[in-house]
Amino acid sequence: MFNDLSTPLSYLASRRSGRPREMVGPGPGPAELDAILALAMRTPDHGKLAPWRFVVVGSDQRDALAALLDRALDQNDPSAGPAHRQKADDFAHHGEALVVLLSAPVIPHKIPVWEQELSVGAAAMNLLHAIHAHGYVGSWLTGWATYDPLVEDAFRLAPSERIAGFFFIGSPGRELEERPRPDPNAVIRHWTPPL
Ligand SMILES: Cc1cc2nc3c(=O)[nH]c(=O)nc-3n(C[C@H](O)[C@H](O)[C@H](O)COP(=O)(O)O)c2cc1C
Repeated sequence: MFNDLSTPLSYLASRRSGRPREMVGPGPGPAELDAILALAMRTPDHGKLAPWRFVVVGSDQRDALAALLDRALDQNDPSAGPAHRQKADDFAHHGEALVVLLSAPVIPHKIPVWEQELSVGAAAMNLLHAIHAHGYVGSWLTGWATYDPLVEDAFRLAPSERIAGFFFIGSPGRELEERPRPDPNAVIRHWTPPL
């Protein structure tokens, strides 16, 4: 069983994202989404800078997002064929709710941008946890749209801001499957102090 909410440990041991293209209803309503975002903001943040922003794309705005992605392909990727365009349209319509997370570092500041970006990653993970704790599945995707100048303009990004990802939220349309996880021996080592 994935995203087993019976205890905090069982949840963490079974946490699994959903596949956006397989998401179905129900998804969170506006009040639940507010509660999810409030939890996501309880994130480690050196200097209390809140170097992240959450942009909610309303259900009634998905066609506008699709039109934006289509224009972005026209402008920046004229080689995009019908399959690529269809994929972009699907992307714009995945899930029941959509939040775009922005990295919004405070510059200049004595807290390095790297640390502020780490806080954005932490907010992203916390957002996924908050989605799952509400009984939904989330998914963190980037893809070309994340780096497209027209999309960045449309999300009103300041010059120092960047899209950290698109967070699709819904219910799993089919059973989740395990994803291979790293071998602990490959990623954990014990420090040897210098002599
Ligand atoms: C910054 C970032 C961007 C990602 N972008 C994509 C993406 O564009 N497409 C994709 O299939 N997975 C992407 N992933 C991977 C999925 O979000 C997810 O981490 C993966 O499916 C594992 O799921 P889990 O949450 O169950 O561990 C991205 C992950 C991160 C951290």
